[in-house]
Amino acid sequence: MLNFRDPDQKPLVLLNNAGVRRGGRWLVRGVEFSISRGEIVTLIGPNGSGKSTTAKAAIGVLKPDEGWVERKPGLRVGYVPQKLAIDWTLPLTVERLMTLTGPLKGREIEEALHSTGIAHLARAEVQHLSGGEFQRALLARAIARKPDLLVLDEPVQGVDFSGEIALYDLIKSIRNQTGCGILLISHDLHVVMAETDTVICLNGHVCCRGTPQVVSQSPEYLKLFGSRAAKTLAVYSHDHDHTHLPDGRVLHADGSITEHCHPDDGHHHGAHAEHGHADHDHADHVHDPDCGCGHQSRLQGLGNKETRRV
Ligand SMILES: Nc1ncnc2c1ncn2[C@@H]1O[C@H](COP(=O)(O)OP(=O)(O)OP(=O)(O)O)[C@@H](O)[C@H]1O
Repeated sequence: MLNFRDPDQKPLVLLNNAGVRRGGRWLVRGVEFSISRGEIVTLIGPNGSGKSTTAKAAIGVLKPDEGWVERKPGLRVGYVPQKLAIDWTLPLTVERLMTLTGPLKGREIEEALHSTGIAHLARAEVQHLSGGEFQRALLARAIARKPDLLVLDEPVQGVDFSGEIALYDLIKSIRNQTGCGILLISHDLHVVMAETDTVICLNGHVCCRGTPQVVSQSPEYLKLFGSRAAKTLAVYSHDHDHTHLPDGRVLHADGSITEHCHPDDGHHHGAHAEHGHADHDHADHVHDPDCGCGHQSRLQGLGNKETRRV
């Protein structure tokens, strides 16, 4: 990974024994982690396990009722919430969405839309966007103010599998280009970004933590999610031999653009076979090293030696 880290620099945010209590019960308790510049931390856990609550405590939207949270002075946060309170009956363009929560210069809007691949949608109505385009618009809004820390609460919700891959790629390239820290929230336990430095598994408290590999083998993770979850945990490992452009065409490493992928392109579909996704052209075969479709090597299953159906 690129080295954005200066060992002498303090983390962007540090949670120390943080707990949030509402309605007479602890929503989360004893949470400890930090996020430094250039670092990607992923919170996983079942519904209601306190992921959003933890993220809100990290950025100061919620004040912890015990422990403390320290943020770098002047920290700029870009936040993509899980839900947006938008009145979908009112017309709202992507451009306008960008400035709903504060003013931005035209150039800043253009840059953000360009870097998220949706410059051509600036005047499109938000309600007509696809799931992937909408998530890109939210990302554009979050990065437009050049945050030090990007907090993305379920950034791939409502997005199909190839859209997920493209979004994870985009998130990675934002980190690489800006060096911001990223806090990702996911309830999809089976797939985490390969670039995740630390996975924190929550269930009202920190069950286990570490690299994706370490978490997938941890007894606490197995107890919480069962051994099947460990068998299906996979990491996106996307080598950039091609990029899916927003208009559906494919940009190859040699600069050529085609309507479709080449047979030996590195694809990244696979983990979702376990989830019943069927949006992949090659869902009719099981990969092996000789099948020649070039897909298998891109997903690294953790702790699972089985051949994966994709
Ligand atoms: N303001 C609040 N008052 C009382 N309970 C709350 C409040 N906010 C959240 N909760 C509860 O706290 C628990 C944790 O919620 P949180 O949204 O952090 O979970 P999550 O892990 O992000 O869940 P999901 O994956 O479903 O988004 C849930 O049981 C939720 O109902």
